[in-house]
Amino acid sequence: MESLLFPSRFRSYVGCMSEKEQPPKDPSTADRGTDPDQSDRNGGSSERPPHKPWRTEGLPAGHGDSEKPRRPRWWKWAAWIVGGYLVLFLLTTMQDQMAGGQQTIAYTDFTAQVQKQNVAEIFARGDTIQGRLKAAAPVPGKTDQNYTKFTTERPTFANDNLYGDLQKGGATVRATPVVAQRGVLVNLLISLGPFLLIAAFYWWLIRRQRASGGLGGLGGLFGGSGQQKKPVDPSTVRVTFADVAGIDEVEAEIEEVVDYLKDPEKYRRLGARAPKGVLLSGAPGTGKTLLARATAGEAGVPFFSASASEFIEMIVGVGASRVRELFGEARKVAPAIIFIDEIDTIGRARGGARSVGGHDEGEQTLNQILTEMDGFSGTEGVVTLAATNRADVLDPALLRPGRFDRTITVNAPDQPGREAILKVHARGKPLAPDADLNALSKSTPGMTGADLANLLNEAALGAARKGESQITQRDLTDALEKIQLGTARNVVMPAEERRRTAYHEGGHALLGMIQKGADPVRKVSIIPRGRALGVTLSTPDSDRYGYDVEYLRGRIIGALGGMAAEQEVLGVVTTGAESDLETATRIARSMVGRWGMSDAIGPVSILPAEGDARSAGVSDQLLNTVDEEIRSLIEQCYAEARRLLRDNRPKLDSIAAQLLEHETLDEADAYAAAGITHSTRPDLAPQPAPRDAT
Ligand SMILES: Nc1ncnc2c1ncn2[C@@H]1O[C@H](COP(=O)(O)OP(=O)(O)OP(=O)(O)O)[C@@H](O)[C@H]1O
Ligand SMILES: [Zn+2]
Repeated sequence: MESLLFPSRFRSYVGCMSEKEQPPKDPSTADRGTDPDQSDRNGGSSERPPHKPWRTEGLPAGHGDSEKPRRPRWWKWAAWIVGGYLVLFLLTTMQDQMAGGQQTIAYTDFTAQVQKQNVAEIFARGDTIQGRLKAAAPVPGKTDQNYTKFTTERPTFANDNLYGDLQKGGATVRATPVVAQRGVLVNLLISLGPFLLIAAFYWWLIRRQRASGGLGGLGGLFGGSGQQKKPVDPSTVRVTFADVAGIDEVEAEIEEVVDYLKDPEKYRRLGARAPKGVLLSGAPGTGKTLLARATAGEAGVPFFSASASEFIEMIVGVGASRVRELFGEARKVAPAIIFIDEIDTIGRARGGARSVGGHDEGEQTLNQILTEMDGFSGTEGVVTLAATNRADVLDPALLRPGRFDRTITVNAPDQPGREAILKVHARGKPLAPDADLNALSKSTPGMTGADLANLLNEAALGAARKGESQITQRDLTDALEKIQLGTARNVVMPAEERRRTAYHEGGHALLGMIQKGADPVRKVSIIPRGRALGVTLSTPDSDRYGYDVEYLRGRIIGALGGMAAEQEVLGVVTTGAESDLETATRIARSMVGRWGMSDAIGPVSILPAEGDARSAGVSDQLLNTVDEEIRSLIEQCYAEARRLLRDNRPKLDSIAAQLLEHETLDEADAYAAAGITHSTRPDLAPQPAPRDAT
């Protein structure tokens, strides 16, 4: 009963109370930016010319882009153009300045100089007169400054005999500028500048278009082109099955592909139809990308990877042309692997809800992929791997024989698998002797490979911050807490608020402890984290694969425990129960509408995993019954939660008191506070005791 509503996320229950309640960051969606493998994961180590949405690695030396002459990056051109324009601008202003230095004077000052016969030459146009003196004269009003060049305006009513006076003084009189203005060439350049800019831009666009064999240039322009990376030595980026742990059964399935790629000739001789496409399906972070790279690494063939969404651009047709190109390149170096991530973004069944990116463009891109795959004779040695975490929404056309006819499901690892993955990622990290990866693997049910990689990295970061030389068990548990509960926030809560939070979390915790079969409470805290005011963490002892009615009801009761405790103790309900109610409702909905756990509805699936039940043909009447059933189930659970808390009020008070004193209680402290004998897990307990949850 691997449910979609609670995929692996069902692993842990975090009850909490918050202003605008939000569950702490899910580990699997937690920031993976710190993962040292990340750069590697997204092809950071591989070559990526600007117009190509895919990455390649493991290409034979001298192949492909590395041998093409490097094209200067677009910004180089932009820099040249802008720089050139700047120089021109500077030159002309300098010239203007040299031509300048003219003193503006009054007309009477000018006529005084004319009378003194001190004017050497003038240039007049209209009433504006510019000119030069024979000998420098003091600037009127400023005796310490002199001028020779001047400009002035002649009043229209001036009835003097200016021309005669000037001639008397021997001045040259012109009607053209005294000083040469900007050169013709410069003027020309300035007026042409904007056109030159535009022309250069077009030229650059056309070059890019030609280079990418289509509209790719334009697409790249809007899509923001990637940086050109240096081609890397394939041997340094190689990932092999040794780097993939905990999913051995999947490795075995993909072994066949590796064998084929190693020696396609063997298959060709026997006339066998080679595998063309393999679909890897699984939750985010389960290692699909890693597996695809490892397959290429094991077979020693070039690896092309792209994300389906990267094919989609604003311009229709770009996606298809890029797909053509990608397959073309791969064929050139076959045997090779093409890996397309997030295939569901373009491969959704027609008619279903489609993501942004547009119908036409997605469809065209998908069709092109299918055409390329069909086009292979099957002996060309190019195997396409695709990854998705929504195999259920894929277009069946994709899964037809000759296309992605093999689906490999990659699940979150089980406990031994988690231990193996932890070991892989602990390579190169000095672990203290007390660091126990086995114990850690047991307290991380549901975590994916990416979560575990992140966990170890967090622990290493924590150790480094503390200046330790080794990663201790403490670092590991701290990192786990940080990932599971969120980072503590440094705020001072009012006393009343703290008390309410203590009862709220105490309610979650107590109900988790006293209900038979419930997941043990691992941690209770009233330290605000993220937007939550407190958290209660419960995780199962071992991996769970299916859930019975009793367990699910218990989860609803536990989720409502915070609200019930507030109501019992303080007589009011606050907004802090929002996400608790969401959790409870979600479980109840699935129980009634999808898992056939309601007598009134019976064993039928009514609520689709995605989309509207009504459009799936469910009658309004039946939906009403479902709603009633959900409501009654939740009401029963809430009543039960209140009853349990009322009956165990001293235990609740004691947990709340301990929380107020210590703020965070771990598993042993929490059970001790409630006075409940509880065996901690044998792997963590110093003195093993029989497991007893009540
Ligand atoms: N089985 C595993 N063994 C070792 N490391 C793993 C494993 N699974 C995941 N990881 C780690 O998690 C990282 C992310 O995994 P990967 O990108 O392959 O997941 P994915 O399933 O492709 O996720 P998504 O669906 O988000 O693309 C890997 O780079 C690796 O460090
Ligand atoms: Zn809560």
